[in-house]
Amino acid sequence: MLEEDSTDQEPGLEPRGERSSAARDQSAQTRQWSDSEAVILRGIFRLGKKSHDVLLTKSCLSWTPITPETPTGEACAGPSGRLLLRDVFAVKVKRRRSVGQPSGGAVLGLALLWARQHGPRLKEDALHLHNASSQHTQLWYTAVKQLITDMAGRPRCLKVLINPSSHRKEAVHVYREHVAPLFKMAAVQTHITVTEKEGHALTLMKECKLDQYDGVVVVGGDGSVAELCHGLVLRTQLDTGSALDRPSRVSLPVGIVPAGSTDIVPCSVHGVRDPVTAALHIILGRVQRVDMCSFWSCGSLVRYGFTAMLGFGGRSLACAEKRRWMPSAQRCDYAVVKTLSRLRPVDCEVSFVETKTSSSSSEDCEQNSTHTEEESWTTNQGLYLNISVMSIPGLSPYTPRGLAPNTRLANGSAALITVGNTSRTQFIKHLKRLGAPSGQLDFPFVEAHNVTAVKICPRAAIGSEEESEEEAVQSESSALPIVQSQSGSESVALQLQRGALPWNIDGELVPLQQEVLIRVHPRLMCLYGQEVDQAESSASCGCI
Ligand SMILES: Nc1ncnc2c1ncn2[C@@H]1O[C@H](COP(=O)(O)OP(=O)(O)OP(=O)(O)O)[C@@H](O)[C@H]1O
Repeated sequence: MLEEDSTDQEPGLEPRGERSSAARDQSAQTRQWSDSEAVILRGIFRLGKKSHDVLLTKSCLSWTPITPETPTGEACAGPSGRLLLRDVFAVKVKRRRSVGQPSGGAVLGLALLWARQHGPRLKEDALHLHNASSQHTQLWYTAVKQLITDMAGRPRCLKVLINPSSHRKEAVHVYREHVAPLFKMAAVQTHITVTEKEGHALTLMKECKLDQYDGVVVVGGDGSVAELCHGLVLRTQLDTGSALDRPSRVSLPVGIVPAGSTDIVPCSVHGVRDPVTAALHIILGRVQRVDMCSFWSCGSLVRYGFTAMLGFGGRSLACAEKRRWMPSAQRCDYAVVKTLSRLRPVDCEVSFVETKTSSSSSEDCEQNSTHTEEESWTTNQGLYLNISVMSIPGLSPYTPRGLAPNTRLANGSAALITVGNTSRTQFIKHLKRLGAPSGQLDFPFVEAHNVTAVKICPRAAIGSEEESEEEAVQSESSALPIVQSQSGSESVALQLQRGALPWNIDGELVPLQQEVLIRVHPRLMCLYGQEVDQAESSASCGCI
C-alpha cells in the first residue's frame, strides 16, 4: 500500500503558507512510522520534481520532502508518504539509454514495482526514485532487493499448467500476455506444461517431482482447477500416508489464473476474474486456506472438490456438455433455458450434520473434521429442484455475493442449500435473486444450513433425462409446483430404470447412481489469494 499525505501526487504543488504546519505534522508522522523499526538506509532521492529524505526499514520505504528555508522563513513542503514493502514485487535500476542501446547507460535512479489495490483488483504500479549516483542507487537496489526476496511465502519457482482448450482457447495467450511478464519482472522461475487431454493435470500431480516448487499455477477454467486440486490432495495423501477420509492438509499453494467461462474458484479468492490480479497475489505470496469436500459413493472416493449440485445445476451442465460444439457463452444460455423448460425435481433423502457453532476458529474446524462419533444427523425427505453443497461462497461476476453467501472460505463448514419443489416462475425468481446484494436465499422453498457432512440419497429422478422438450413444456404449468410427490417404491423403480443422476462437481459432470456422502475437510487446500466479501460484478446473465 502506498500512503501519500496529499491527494496531489506531485510533491510541492500546494500553496506554501497553508502547507507548512501540515507538512511538519506529516514529517513527524513519517518519522513515527519509521521509529518502530530500525532504519536500514537513509538517503536523498528526487520524487517527482522535489528532493526527498527517504528512509528504508524492514517493512517500508518512507519519504519526507526536504524543506529548504525560504527568504521569508517559511518552509516549502510537498507530500510525504510511504510504500509498504509487502506490496513491492520488483526493483529495477533505471538508466538513460539511447534508441537501440541494449545495455549500459547513465544511472537515473530506482523504480519500485508494486501492486496497487483498486477494490478487489490488483494493478501494477511504479514508484520512481531519482538519484544519478551509481553507487548510491546500487546500494539501495541491493538492500530493497534483499528485503523483498527474503519476504516469507513468496515463490521462487512454480510449476505452471495451462489448459489450451479452456473456454475460448485463450489460456496460452492469457498466460503469455498478462502473467509471464510479471513473473519475469519478479524473477519467479517457471516450468510450464500445456496439458494435452483431460486427466493430464491429475497424472502430473500424482507423478511429478514437486519438492523443487514453491507452488503450482493452473491457467484454465473451474474444471482444470478442480482436476489439479483433486490431484494435489491425492498426492499429499500418498506422500503423507494419510487415509483418504482424514486427509492431511495440502502444503503447496495453488495459484489460479482464470481463463474459463465462470471461474467461481478464482473469483472466490480474488474477487475478480483478472489474470493480473491472480499473478500479483501469487508473486506477493498471499495465501488463503480453503475448505474442501470429499465426495463418496458406495464407500469409494469419487473426488475432492469445492462445490456440488444435484438437480437443476447437474441437469443444465449435462445439457451443456451434450452441446460442446456450441460457443461456450451460447452453450450455457441454451442449457439454462432448456433445463428450465424441462424443470423437474429429484426425489431425495437429504441428511446432514449441522455445524455446532458459527465460530471459524481453527480448533472448531479441527473438531469438525475428526469427531465423527459425536455427529448428530438430521434427515429431510422430499422433492428438490436443486441441492447445492458448497465449501466456498462461489462468487462470480453473475453472483457477486456468491451462490452460497452463507459460507466462508475457511470456516470449517459448507453451505447446504436445498431448493424445494415450486413453480418455474418462483424458481426463476430465486435464480435471479442469486445476483442480488442481499436476501439471495429468502424464499419459503429454500433452506440453508451450515454443515460438516451431507448424505444425499436420490429416491427417484422425476421424468426422463431424454424427455423431449415439447413434452416437458406441455406437461408443466409455470404457475404450479412442477410435479406432485411420488410414492417411494415407484421412485426407486424409476431410479433403477433411468440410471445415474448427473452431478455437477466443480463444473464437471459426474454421473452417480447411489447415495452420495459429502464430508467437509477444513482448510484442506491452500490457494493464492485472500477472502473477499464481494466479487466485482461485470455481467448479468441475459438468459433468464
Ligand atoms: N488439451 C486439452 N484438450 C481437451 N481437454 C483438456 C485439455 N487439457 C485439459 N483438458 C480438460 O478440459 C476440462 C475443462 O477445462 P476447463 O474447466 O479449464 O475449461 P472450460 O470447461 O472451458 O471452463 P469452465 O469450467 O470455466 O467453463 C478439464 O476437465 C481438463 O481436464
